[in-house]
Amino acid sequence: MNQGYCIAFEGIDGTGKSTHSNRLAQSLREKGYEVVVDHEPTNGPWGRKLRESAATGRLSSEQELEYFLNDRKQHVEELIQPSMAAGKIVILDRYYFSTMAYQGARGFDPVEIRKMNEEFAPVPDLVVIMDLTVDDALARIGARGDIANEFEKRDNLEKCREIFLGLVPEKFVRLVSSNAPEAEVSARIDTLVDQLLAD
Ligand SMILES: Nc1ncnc2c1ncn2[C@@H]1O[C@H](COP(=O)(O)OP(=O)(O)OP(=O)(O)O)[C@@H](O)[C@H]1O
Ligand SMILES: Cc1cn([C@H]2C[C@H](O)[C@@H](COP(=O)(O)O)O2)c(=O)[nH]c1=O
Repeated sequence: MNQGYCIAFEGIDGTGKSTHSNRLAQSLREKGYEVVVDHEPTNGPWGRKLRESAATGRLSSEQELEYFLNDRKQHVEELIQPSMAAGKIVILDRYYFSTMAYQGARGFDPVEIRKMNEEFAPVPDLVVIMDLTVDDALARIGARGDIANEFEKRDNLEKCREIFLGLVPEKFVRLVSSNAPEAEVSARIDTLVDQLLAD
């Protein structure tokens, strides 16, 4: 393989993005692909501040957007672009569609957010939107043993889900219901990715 790929998992909190980005990475490695899997916000300085804010109180909407963009710029420069250039498959647990959804839900125009991101961030080859109702997603967050954080308020998640679902008609976006046993959901995702890699 001489061309890298970028696959992004998106969706509201608790829908299985981390579970399925790791399962996909494992399944692709078993097939012999070189895979890098990572998440946003990252563990870098901007990402750490954003994670802190999820526990202690959200930043102002302007500052929050700025930090997510700074975090992503660093991620693109240091990991995403070099890995793709080296022919690897980059799997992202959240990417700029999360900014469209979450900062869009906070009042910014999702279309503008997308433009700002696509000035520096590669457009992914595939976006998998993991979907659950907000009630089911909150139930999974609870079952995971977490107390819902500042981003995970019901009204906010409803708005975010609506923005994510609005992306579905796009050619490179696929909606996957997470409301099925893990292995079944994984098999659906593997099929989508096999199709992408066969093209
Ligand atoms: N298909 C599934 N059926 C049942 N439980 C699942 C399924 N997929 C994931 N889970 C469970 O749901 C919980 C949430 O999954 P996960 O942490 O992967 O979601 P996430 O979308 O990454 O969440 P967040 O955005 O909050 O980090 C976990 O406890 C996970 O084990
Ligand atoms: C990338 C990105 C993330 N968020 C929000 C969405 C989540 O609630 C939190 C933390 O992410 P995690 O997947 O639960 O670890 O950050 C956001 O608002 N905007 C973004 O661009």
